[in-house]
Amino acid sequence: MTQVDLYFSVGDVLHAAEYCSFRNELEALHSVLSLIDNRIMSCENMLAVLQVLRKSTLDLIYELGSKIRYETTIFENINVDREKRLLQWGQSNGVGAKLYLAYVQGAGRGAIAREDLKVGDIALDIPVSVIISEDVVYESDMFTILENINGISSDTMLLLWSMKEKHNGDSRFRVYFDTLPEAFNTGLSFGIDAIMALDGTLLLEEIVQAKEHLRLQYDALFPSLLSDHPDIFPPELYSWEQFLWACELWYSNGMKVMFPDGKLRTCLIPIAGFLNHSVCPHIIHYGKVDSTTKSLKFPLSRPCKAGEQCFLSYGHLSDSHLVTFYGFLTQGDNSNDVIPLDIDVAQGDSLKDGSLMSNWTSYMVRGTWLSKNHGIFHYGLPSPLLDELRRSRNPLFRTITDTHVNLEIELEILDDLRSTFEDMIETLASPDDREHCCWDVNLALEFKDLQRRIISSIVASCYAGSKLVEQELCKCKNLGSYSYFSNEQHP
Ligand SMILES: C[S@@+](CC[C@H](N)C(=O)[O-])C[C@H]1O[C@@H](n2cnc3c(N)ncnc32)[C@H](O)[C@@H]1O
Repeated sequence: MTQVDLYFSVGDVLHAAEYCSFRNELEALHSVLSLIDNRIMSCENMLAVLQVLRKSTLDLIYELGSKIRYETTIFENINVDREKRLLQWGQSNGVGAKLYLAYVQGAGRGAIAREDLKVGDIALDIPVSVIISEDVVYESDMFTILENINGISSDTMLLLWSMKEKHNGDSRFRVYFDTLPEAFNTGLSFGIDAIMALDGTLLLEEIVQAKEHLRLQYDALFPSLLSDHPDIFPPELYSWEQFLWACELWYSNGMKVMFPDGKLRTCLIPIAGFLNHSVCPHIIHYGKVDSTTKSLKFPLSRPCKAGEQCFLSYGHLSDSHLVTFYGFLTQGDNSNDVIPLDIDVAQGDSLKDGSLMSNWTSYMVRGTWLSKNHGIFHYGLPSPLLDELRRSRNPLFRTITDTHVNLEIELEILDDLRSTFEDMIETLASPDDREHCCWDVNLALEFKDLQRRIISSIVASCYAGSKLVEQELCKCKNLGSYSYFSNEQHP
């Protein structure tokens, strides 16, 4: 489980058995399957029991996958000659592929299963020899210059290498570079209108900061590299726009790979670079070179039918990260989409002027449709946040399960949260007419829609929660009390 999932599952013991993210569930079932497979390989007895367990685990994986069906529309009429050439080049260099490449709706190119693929089948097997890693820089003429630049990372060296190699007609990776798009269209390329459209979201700051960071990196290298070594760094290949193109290439296509020497390197992986991301992926375990075959394998963790698009998980990434560095929003519920909420929990100790000491603490909130528990005292909202708000009003409060709950306080908390989030919604207005907007403004507005959907769900849950508490309060008032033990009243 990720930190985010742990945070949101705190206090939701009753519903802990239900999974909160598809990927986590698949990962858990996959770990069970690996354990069983290891036992089957190592022990001779109990084989029949282990086989039954294995079958049950596979059934659960199939059942999980069968709940998900994202239809991929494949555009058969778009020319994929360059992609086919890359696949042929790969195969002649030892790549094993059970996938073919095609244009798919909404995501450029994607990888499609050639045949029905089962759990454990290797969709792609990529020899290290075709992987682009820092080694290519060491072999190049720019290395002797770059190695003398104080503090330069191998990732930055690779950026500079790829800017030049893209134009090298004799490159060993020519067919790969030929398949790369002229523009990546990530958040890093947002124009001013799209940035303005993000007003009211934290993504605006995220993109501006990321771009400023890259600009500083660029300015630290250029123009000095160009004037000192114009033969190695031809100025026409090293403009800011080309630098940004290379950054987008590496952010959106780079994968971290663990090599047999134990070193983690950022790599470009021809052919595997066509796998699109999903929150319900088929492939979750990849990224470690098999030291026996000297290749990187992409095994399936759930089945993929012939003709279906085969998805990878790029990681536990939020949609704001995906927009900034990849240029798209996920389909389906992304449990990594959280709204940070910093609250000032004033301490009991007061300062000299008599004011209370402030103590800002960060909490998170996400779409309440992801929560299974909308009952009283939970409301679909995260328990760590609710408990902190309860403690700030009643220092004796410990947890909801063993504490005397004050219903008036519950109402206050829900009211405060609702008004905080209602204020946020007001800053998220966006135009209805988007027909003539550019790709970047459209993406910015879609992101804003997502934020509004999350915040609206929180506001709705606060309203619904208040209703529940008011009903309870009415009952208690009739009994002559404003509070009660939550665990006694709600077994
Ligand atoms: C590693 S590449 C995958 C191949 C890519 N579709 C192409 O045509 O080259 C990553 C890029 O693919 C696109 N992409 C990946 N997953 C996507 C998804 N689920 N929906 C839309 N676009 C996606 C984004 O443009 C992203 O920057």
